[in-house]
Amino acid sequence: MLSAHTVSVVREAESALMARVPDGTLMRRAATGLAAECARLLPRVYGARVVLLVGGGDNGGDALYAGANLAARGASVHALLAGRGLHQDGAIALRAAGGRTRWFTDAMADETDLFDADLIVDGLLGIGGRGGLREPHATLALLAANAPAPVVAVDLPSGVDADTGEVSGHAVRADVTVTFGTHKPGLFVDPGADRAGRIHLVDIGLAPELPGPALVRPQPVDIASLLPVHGAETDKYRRGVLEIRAGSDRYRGAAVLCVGGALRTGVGMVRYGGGLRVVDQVLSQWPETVARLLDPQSSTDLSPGRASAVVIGSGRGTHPANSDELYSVLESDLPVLVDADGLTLLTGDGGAALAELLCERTAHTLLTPHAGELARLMEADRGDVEARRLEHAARARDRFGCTVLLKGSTTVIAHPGAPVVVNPTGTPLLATAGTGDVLSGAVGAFLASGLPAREAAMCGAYVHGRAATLARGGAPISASDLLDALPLAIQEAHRAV
Ligand SMILES: NC(=O)C1=CN([C@@H]2O[C@H](COP(=O)(O)OP(=O)(O)OC[C@H]3O[C@@H](n4cnc5c(N)ncnc54)[C@H](OP(=O)(O)O)[C@@H]3O)[C@@H](O)[C@H]2O)[C@@H](O)CC1
Ligand SMILES: [K+]
Repeated sequence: MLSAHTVSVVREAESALMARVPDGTLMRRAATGLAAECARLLPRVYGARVVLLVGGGDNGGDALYAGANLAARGASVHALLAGRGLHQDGAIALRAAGGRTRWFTDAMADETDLFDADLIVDGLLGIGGRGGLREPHATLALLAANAPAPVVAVDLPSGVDADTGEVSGHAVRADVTVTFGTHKPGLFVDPGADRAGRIHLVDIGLAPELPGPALVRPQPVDIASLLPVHGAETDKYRRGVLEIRAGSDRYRGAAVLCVGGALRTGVGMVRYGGGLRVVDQVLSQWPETVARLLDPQSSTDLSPGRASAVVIGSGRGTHPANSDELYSVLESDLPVLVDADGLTLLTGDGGAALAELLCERTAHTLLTPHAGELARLMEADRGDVEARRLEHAARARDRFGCTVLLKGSTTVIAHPGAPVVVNPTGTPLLATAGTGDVLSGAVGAFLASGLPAREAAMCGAYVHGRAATLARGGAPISASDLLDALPLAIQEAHRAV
């Protein structure tokens, strides 16, 4: 797992380490790692034109020392200084190595060396940045974005909030981010993740001082170690029986996609309950389903029966009878995934009783909202949820005491008492109707196989994202395309061991 720590934790670890090493050691280590990565990006260092964007803090200091390193190796290094302060020792080191410095003002926007540069190093702000970029930093970020050279961000792209990934206004768009000591959460979460490019971690000796991470990002090998492995002795019950209560006579597609998502993820058996028309459709598409007629509007026994897990909600409806069905499911001691209409029911009449039941559950329980659903659930603003995904997913986890998978540009999984998980396989290809139904089926299959909610969510989100990319080699997909690609994504993940 890649791990990330918040700014306050990094600062504490940094102070503890600084007390044990000579002054300037950490910055030297950081700058050496940064210069090495810059050198890798240049065809050759000698004669290369490097422009440093330098803010007033230590982030600018890192850039200046790395620039000095490159200048000493024959690069032509030019620092544009911005902000109120300057890392004096860094500037002296750069000049001593033959580099140049000059203060940038907006009026100089047309006469910078940015457009002729072979490499741009963004040392405007690091973990000391607060709020949207002020001037002239914002203008420099814009100029760097329009220049043809690759951009290397120092520690994180300036303008990205290190703890949340939030971007207000302009932010640097980096090709590579060279980060120090540990990853910062904002590098893993959109919109910040989208600005970071490839991330390179430089070891500055901080690890022994760091507590457990605030956030983790699983790697292929982590997923491979979690995926259920079925030996020769397995049977359909050991693979898991998933009860699906998604879709309705009105929304049959949700049922077909959810059932397909579960079957193609390798569940032992899907049991489906619904009205006549939806049952017909599910059976014609997936004849291996064990289906029965079950009309939440009239039936009295809505309990899930003999299954290993239940998925409920998508396209199911929001009538009071659907609320009764959700109540029966939540009353069971089975692992349950609640999606879409199921989440809406938590906010409507009778929602309080459902929420109370949810909070009392001891079996694995997973909510899978998108930003709009989470906003409704938590009475928040949708834009705010999208801008600060970690915070809102964690709030919902604390409110309901269960696992919350927040879907979207960066899918995040918040689970009580554990670091938040960020899924690394997200892709804009998934932003089409019905992909959420496939996801709930896939995660449900992992729950039914016996994985705990957090791990089931992690595996489900991972293979779902990979399936989107594999389905058509990166070309646009529809939700149905995911179904054929899911087995390939799972096979690929197994091979990462
Ligand atoms: N921690 C570690 O282990 C190590 C840390 N290291 C490095 O130190 C970096 C942290 O340095 P830091 O603390 O000096 O803060 P930094 O990021 O340079 O920003 C402060 C400057 O930004 C300014 N500013 C703020 N917001 C702004 C805005 N919106 N728009 C415009 N300006 C804004 C602020 O100005 P002020 O608001 O104070 O006027 C001040 O001048 C860290 O990211 C890493 O690179 C490594 O060298 C070694 C190991
Ligand atoms: K930076």
